[in-house]
Amino acid sequence: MATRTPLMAGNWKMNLNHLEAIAHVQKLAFALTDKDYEAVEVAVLPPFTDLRSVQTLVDGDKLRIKYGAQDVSAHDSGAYTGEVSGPLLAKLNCTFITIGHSERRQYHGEDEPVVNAKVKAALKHGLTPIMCVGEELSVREAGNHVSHTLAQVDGGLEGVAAESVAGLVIAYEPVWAIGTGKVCGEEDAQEVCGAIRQRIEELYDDATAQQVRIQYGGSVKSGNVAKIMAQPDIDGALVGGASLDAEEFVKIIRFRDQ
Ligand SMILES: O=C[C@H](O)COP(=O)(O)O
Repeated sequence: MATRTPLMAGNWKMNLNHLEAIAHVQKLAFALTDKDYEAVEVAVLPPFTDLRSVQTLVDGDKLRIKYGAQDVSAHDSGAYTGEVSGPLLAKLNCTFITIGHSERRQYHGEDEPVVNAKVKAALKHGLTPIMCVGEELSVREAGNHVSHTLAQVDGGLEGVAAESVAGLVIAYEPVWAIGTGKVCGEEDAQEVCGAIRQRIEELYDDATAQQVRIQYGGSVKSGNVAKIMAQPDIDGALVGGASLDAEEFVKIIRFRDQ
C-alpha cells in the first residue's frame, strides 16, 4: 500500500490582503519546524492578489510552506476578463489549485464540464488540482450523498490519465458542513472518502487509487482533526475558517498531538 503524505491546506477564501498574508505566512513559518514538514505537507491558498507577496516571502526565506490559488481559468490566455490562467499561476510557482469548490459551484454555476476543463488546464501547466466534491444537505438527507459525490468525481476526471490522477488531490467537502460548525462525523466522512478511493480503483487501477490523496473539508478545527485524520482514506484536511488563525492552523497541522 502506498504511503500518502497528509496534506493540510488552508483555504483563505476571500480573506486577508497581501500585507496580512505576509504576516500570516510569517507566523506559520515561525511556528513550524522541520519535524512538522517531514510529517505533513503544508499549503496555503490565498486570494490571487496575495500570491506574489507569498511567493516573494517563501522564495526569499526558503520556506517549506507551499501555496496555490483558489481557482484557475480553463483557458491559457486571451480575452477572458477577470480570469487567471494556469501559465500565470505556474509563473508564480504555485503548487496547488482548488477546483470546483462548492462556493464556485454555488455562486458561479460551475458544473462537471467546467471542473473537468479546469482540472485539465491545471495539469497541463504542472499545477496540482485539489478537486472539490461533496453533497448539499438535501442530498444527504435523501441518502444520495455517495452517488452524488461519485458522479462529481466521474465528471471532474473524465479523460484525465491515470498518472495525473495519482498525483492529484480530491477534497470531500459536504456542503452542509462548510463554515457551519457542523462537522461531518468521522465515520460518515470515511464512508464517502473510502467510496471515492474505490471509484478511482474502478476507473483506473489499484496503484492509482492508493496514491491519490483524499482530503476532508468542512468545519475542521484542532478539536476534531485527530479523529478525522485517523480514518484510513482521509489524507489531509482542506481548512477554511480555522486556517485564518495561525495558531489554530498550526495545531491542526500537528493533529497527531491533539
Ligand atoms: O475549503 C474549505 C472548506 O470550504 C471548509 O471551510 P470551513 O473550514 O470554514 O468549514
